[in-house]
Amino acid sequence: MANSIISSIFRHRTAPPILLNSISISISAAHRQNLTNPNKKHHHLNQTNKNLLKARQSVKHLSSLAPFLSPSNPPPLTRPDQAVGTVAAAQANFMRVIVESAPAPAPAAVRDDDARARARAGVELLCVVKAVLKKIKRRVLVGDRVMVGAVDWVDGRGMIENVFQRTSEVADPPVANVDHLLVLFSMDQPKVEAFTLTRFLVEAESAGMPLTLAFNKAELVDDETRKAWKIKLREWGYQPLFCSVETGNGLDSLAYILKGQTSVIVGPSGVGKSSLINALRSAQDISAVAYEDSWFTRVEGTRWYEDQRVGEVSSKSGKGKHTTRHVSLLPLTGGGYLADTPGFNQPSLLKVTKKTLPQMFPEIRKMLSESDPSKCAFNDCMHLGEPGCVVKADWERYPYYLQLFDEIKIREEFQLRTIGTKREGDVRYKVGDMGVKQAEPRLEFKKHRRQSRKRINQSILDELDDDEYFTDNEDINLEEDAKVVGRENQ
Ligand SMILES: Nc1nc2c(ncn2[C@@H]2O[C@H](COP(=O)(O)OP(=O)(O)OP(=O)(O)O)[C@@H](O)[C@H]2O)c(=O)[nH]1
Ligand SMILES: [Zn+2]
Repeated sequence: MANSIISSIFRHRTAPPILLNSISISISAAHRQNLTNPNKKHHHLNQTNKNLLKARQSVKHLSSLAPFLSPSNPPPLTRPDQAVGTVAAAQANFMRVIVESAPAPAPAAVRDDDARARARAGVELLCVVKAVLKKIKRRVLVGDRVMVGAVDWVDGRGMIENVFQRTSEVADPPVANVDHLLVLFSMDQPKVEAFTLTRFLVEAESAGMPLTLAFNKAELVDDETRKAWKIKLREWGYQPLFCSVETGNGLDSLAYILKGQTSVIVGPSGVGKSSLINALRSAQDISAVAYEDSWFTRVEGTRWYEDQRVGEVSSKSGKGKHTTRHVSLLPLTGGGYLADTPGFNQPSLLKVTKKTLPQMFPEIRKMLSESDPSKCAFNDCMHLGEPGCVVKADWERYPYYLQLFDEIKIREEFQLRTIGTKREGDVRYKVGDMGVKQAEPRLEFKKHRRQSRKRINQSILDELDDDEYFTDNEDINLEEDAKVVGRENQ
C-alpha cells in the first residue's frame, strides 16, 4: 500500500526516483556481507565505532537544542505556517502528517467560526524532517505527535520541527503512542487454532496494554461454533467479539471500542485485517469537511489513503498471502487511529521471559491472586508442577503454557550461549543514499552489556572465560559484540 502511495506522490510531484524494491533487504544477508570478509568487517567496525562515538558526542551536545515537546503544555501556534499533527505514514524521507490543530485561516476566507476551527483538522501534509532532528538521532515514528513548520497550505507540504513526548513505543511494528491492541483472528479461512491464538495473545499481553480480541469471518461458521469459542475464551479470561467484514455484523461494536485511541491491529495473515481497516474507515471520510472557500484545495496526488490492498486467500492453505508491508495509521471516526502491521504469522515472544510468562496468562494471574501470595511468589516458582504450587494442571491452556515455557527456555539458553545480544531489535535500519534501507547490527554501548549480565546466571558464567566478553573498555566491547553476532550467523 505504502509503495503505491509513495509512487503516486512521485508521479504527481516528480520527486527524484527512489529504489523502493531494495527497501526490505534481508537482515541476515546484510550481516553476512559485513562479516564474511574479515578485512571489510574490520574496516566497517572501525568506521562504525568512530561514527558512534561521534554521534554520541553530538547527541549530548545537541539534544538540548530540541527538547521533546510536552503534550500537556504544547507551545502556542503563533505562526500561520505552523501545525500540530500525527505522523500517519513514513517512507524514505517523507512523512505524512495528519493535522490536528493549526491556526485558523484568515477570517475573510471562511465566515463561520466553527468551520474555521475545523477547517484544517484532518488535512494531510507531506513532510520532511528537519535536519537538526536527524542530527541528534531523534527518530520520528509513525504515531508520533509532531510540530510542523514551514507549512505550505496550498501545496500540502511542511517540515517536522519537533516531536512530542511519547506515551508508549511499540518496537514491532515501530509505532509511537499506541494505547490499545486489537488481536484479530478469523473463525474460518484460516480457521482459528487454539495454540496459535495463545501465541498471539501472549505476545499482545507482553506489550502491557489493554487488548481486545475479535473474530472476523464469523458468518462462515454456525452459532454453535461461535458459542463454543465464546465459552472457551471466557475460561481463558477473554471476552471475544465476533464480527464479519463481509456482512457488517459486529463492526459497530468494534468501531465503538476503537474510538478515540490509537490501536495496533495484529493477527495472522489472511484473517481480514486490511479488510477491517477498509471497512472501518470507509464509514467516514476526512475530506468530508466542508470547505467554504477556495483558500484550500485538496491537491491531486496527495491521497495517501488508497485502499489497503486486500490479499487473496490461497485456496490450498487457506492462508492469505503477505500483502501488507508498511505500518501506517488510518484515522477513525470520532478520533483515534488504527495501525495495520506488516503481515506476520509467528509472534516472536521476544519480550517474554521464563519469569514473566506466567503473567501473560489470565488464568495463572487469577490462580495467583486467589491464593496465599506467599505460596509461589517467594520461591521463584515456575509453576511447572512444583509441590505446593497454586497453578494446577486442570486448565485448558496449561499444555500451551508448558510448551511456550520450553520454547522460551531454549531461546534464553541459546541467548546465553551467544551472550544474548542478537535479536530483531539489535538490528537497526539505516537509510542510505537513494533511500535504500540497509540493515546493520545495532551496536550499543554499555546498555546491552548490562542486560546481558543480568540474563546470565552464575553457572554459565563460570563456564565462560568471562573476561573475554566483559570488559570495561567500550571500544573493545564493540568488537566483541560484533563477533558474537558474527558467530551466530555462521
Ligand atoms: N468470508 C469472509 N471473508 C472475508 C471477511 N473479511 C475479509 N475476508 C477475506 O479474507 C481475505 C484476506 O483478507 P485481508 O484483509 O487481506 O487479510 P489480512 O489479515 O490483512 O492479511 P495479511 O495482509 O496477509 O496480513 C480477503 O479475500 C477478504 O476478502 C469476512 O468477514 N468474511
Ligand atoms: Zn507455582
